[in-house]
Amino acid sequence: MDYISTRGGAEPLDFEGVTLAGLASDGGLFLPREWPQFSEGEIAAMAGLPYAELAALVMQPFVGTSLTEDELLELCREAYGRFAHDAVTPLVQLNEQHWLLELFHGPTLAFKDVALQLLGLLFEKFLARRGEKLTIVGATSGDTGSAAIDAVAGREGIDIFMLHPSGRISDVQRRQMTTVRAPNVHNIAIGGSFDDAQAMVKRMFGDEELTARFRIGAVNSINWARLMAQVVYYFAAALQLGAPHRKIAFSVPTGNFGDVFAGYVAAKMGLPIERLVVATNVNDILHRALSDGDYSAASVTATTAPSMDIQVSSNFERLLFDCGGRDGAAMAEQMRGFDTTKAMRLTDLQRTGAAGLLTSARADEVEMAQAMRWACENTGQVIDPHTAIGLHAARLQDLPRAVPIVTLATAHPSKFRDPVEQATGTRPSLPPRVGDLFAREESCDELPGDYDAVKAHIMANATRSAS
Ligand SMILES: Cc1ncc(COP(=O)(O)O)c(C=O)c1O
Ligand SMILES: N[C@@H](CCOP(=O)(O)O)C(=O)O
Repeated sequence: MDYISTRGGAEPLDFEGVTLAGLASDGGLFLPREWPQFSEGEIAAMAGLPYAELAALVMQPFVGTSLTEDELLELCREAYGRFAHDAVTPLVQLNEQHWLLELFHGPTLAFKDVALQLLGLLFEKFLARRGEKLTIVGATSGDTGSAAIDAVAGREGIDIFMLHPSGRISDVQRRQMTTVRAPNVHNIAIGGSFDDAQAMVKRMFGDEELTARFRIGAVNSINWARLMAQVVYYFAAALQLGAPHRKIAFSVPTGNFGDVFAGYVAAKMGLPIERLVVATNVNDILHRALSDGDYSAASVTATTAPSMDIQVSSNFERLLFDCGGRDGAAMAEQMRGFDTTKAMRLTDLQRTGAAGLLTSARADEVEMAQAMRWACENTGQVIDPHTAIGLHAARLQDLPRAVPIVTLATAHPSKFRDPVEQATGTRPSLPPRVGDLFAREESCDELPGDYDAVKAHIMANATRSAS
């Protein structure tokens, strides 16, 4: 299996290469040259497998020869052995047609753990094989940061610099990052939004001074390995609900478009998905793009679902490339235009390609709170604000009765205790696995939202990963 860039200007790489590279050298995102396919019989044979075995089977075609089957299975067993639920990503039934897929049973209480627990192990394996070190730069609106830090804290030869927008994440999210005491963990709160942090991180991959001195790596969903690991839970959920003999719909709370793109990949591999609902908060660039073809970024509005306060959505480029005929030169041109004006129109091909599988909906703050209340009063489930956006969108769908819809529950409600309590009257408690989070001391550098200041800080502090 080799991987090509959405912008057509980077050397193709194998799985090990893309995992360590993160972003392609031409600024594009890596995708497999072609989608591996499973037959109906092969999918049927996956039913009932333990999660780690299913994960190894689904991911093997993407991994190719970078790992043997045994190596991959061993890494999956280690990664998913750290989850607090035997099913890893259990399904919970809300009513006859509607299910929640709980993705928050990992160490840091959000869906990011599913991929990042594995990615930490992949980094370790590939770096040891090559005798190399890695300087990870990441941007977070709260959940990727804590999951990535948990996955790499204390690992040899790795530094992690995690940028978050100062004051714009929940106290639990912040503490999950800033209370980790490991010499290779560097938290940076920047002035600005998540979009500003993400733009800085992407710029670092093309910064010759940085890349000459460090191997820069990614933990955000620009890294293909993140998405690959997220494909697995679509298979896990669909198999439990009757796939491949029945079609399943999914509603996905969306920000950077990684999670829902993983669902798109599952469909490309042969999983019978009826529909993927892209659910946004008021930062609705993706809803506007999919419903009207208008991909134009406004400034980010702070909401009570802060992890989805994103306007420039990295992985949308992967969808546009795949649906738009996989033309790297045209994609590069389209993205150059967007970088200059912060606006673009989708082509007819991109719109019709996306519409075959994807639909979208948006929830404002009131609708989000209503969805939390509805879940609590009608199903007994206390859900987090991000999940509530997915649930709101799912309830708007008019699906045939035989098609179940699964809303992805992307975070544990205790990460967002204040809005959950306001909406439901219930203040969720933190699960014991996060320990004494509020008793621990925090460590974080505050920097202005200025590229040169952040870069200088990284150059001065990346002591463990300097070559
Ligand atoms: C809790 C939560 N839900 C949903 C999302 C949206 O996921 P994605 O960025 O993959 O679209 C995020 C982060 O982005 C998140 O942290
Ligand atoms: N919501 C995310 C934003 C970053 O998304 P990623 O999936 O690209 O890492 C977060 O919690 O940090």
